[in-house]
Amino acid sequence: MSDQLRAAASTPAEGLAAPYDALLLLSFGGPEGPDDVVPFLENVTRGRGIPRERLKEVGQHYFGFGGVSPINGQNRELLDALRKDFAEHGLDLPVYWGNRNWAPYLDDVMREMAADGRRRIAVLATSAYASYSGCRQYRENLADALAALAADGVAELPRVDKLRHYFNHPGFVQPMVDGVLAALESLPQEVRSGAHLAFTTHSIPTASADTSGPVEEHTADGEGGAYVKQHLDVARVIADAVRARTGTELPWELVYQSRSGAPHIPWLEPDICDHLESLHGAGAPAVVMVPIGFVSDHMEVLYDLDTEATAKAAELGLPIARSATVGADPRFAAAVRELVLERAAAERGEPVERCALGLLGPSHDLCAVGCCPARGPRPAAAGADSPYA
Ligand SMILES: CC1=C(CCC(=O)O)c2cc3nc(cc4[nH]c(cc5[nH]c(cc1n2)c(C)c5CCC(=O)O)c(CCC(=O)O)c4C)C(CCC(=O)O)=C3C
Ligand SMILES: [Fe+2]
Repeated sequence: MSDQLRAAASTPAEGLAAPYDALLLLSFGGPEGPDDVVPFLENVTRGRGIPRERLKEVGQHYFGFGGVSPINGQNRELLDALRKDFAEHGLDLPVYWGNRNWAPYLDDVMREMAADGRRRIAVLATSAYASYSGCRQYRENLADALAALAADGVAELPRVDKLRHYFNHPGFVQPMVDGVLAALESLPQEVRSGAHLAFTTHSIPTASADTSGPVEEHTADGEGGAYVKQHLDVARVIADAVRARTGTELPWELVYQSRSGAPHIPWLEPDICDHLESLHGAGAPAVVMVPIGFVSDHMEVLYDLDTEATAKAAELGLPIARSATVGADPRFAAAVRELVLERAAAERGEPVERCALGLLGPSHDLCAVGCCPARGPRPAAAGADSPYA
């Protein structure tokens, strides 16, 4: 953190976050009981062409956990951590929470924020990387919520600004480094120094990976665009930090999980389970799965890694551990405060220093036209192509 930010952050001063008068935590949402599962999945997959068989299967993942996704509880913990961090640093900024796919719904929380007189809202999405699902789709959700407010007759709509991608922010990366060290410790001593690190993230269609991020970062032929580049950068930073702490250089790869599309459509590969098989075949003594693509230990982590991939490793007789996601780590809460203060200063026209690890540097504040395009044109807020101010 820069001295300038450190000073600002430790001085209880009014208007520190100006022009912002609220922070919105924007997330995916998840079911909170068996009756929620099917309607939740209908919300997620509306108009997305996910095969019925896949939906039935994913429903079973949720039913296996009593129909409850941990994601909402994890967001409540993050809200508590943010409020605590803000209070401790004299940052008087109310924090709201809304989801794309389950209550509390984004539309409802936007109504509440408008009724509370919030005019300028900073938005933190629980997705750290560039992609359609992780960025533009949230911007479309914001545009829909603003349209709903307009339809309600709200004359002056609040302005929403999405905070930059934080995949390379030290407050996101450092807790993951600690998580990998802890996971390594949990492996039998004799296999530790030869363990492979399998960094995992959500598979997405290669077509959408190739067009992730700003237009100038788009790629062809399945190279994966900004989405893959950003994950590779974080993986390298974590692997380097682990080497610095353990004195051992562990082999690592970026692999994918949670693929859901029809089989004839190419998605990013290899899948973690196939990867475990090939590592085992090549004689790897152990594996640590590092879910860098996710912000909390939600269903993708609990089912796809802790249940499915862990069972695959057991079948192979391959020692395996899974490292923790950041969740409500106080360092992540502090990072969110820094991101708000940084963007607030930038919006006020003041010079700012932006924290970032790795080679890519801090991500953009405002998504440019053509960033992470959707399949069809839909209005998206908080970007250069926003129809809203
Ligand atoms: C990149 C990405 C992230 C990471 C960034 C971020 O966090 O945003 C993410 C997170 C999540 N994905 C989640 C759940 C689901 N995702 C699905 C489907 C899809 N995800 C996709 C991508 C991503 N998804 C895509 C391209 C699809 C295909 C359909 C479409 O194009 O939209 C489906 C449908 C069934 C299926 O799995 O096929 C479900 C149920 C949950 C909640 C977990 C819980 O409940 O604890 C979370 C956090
Ligand atoms: Fe997903």
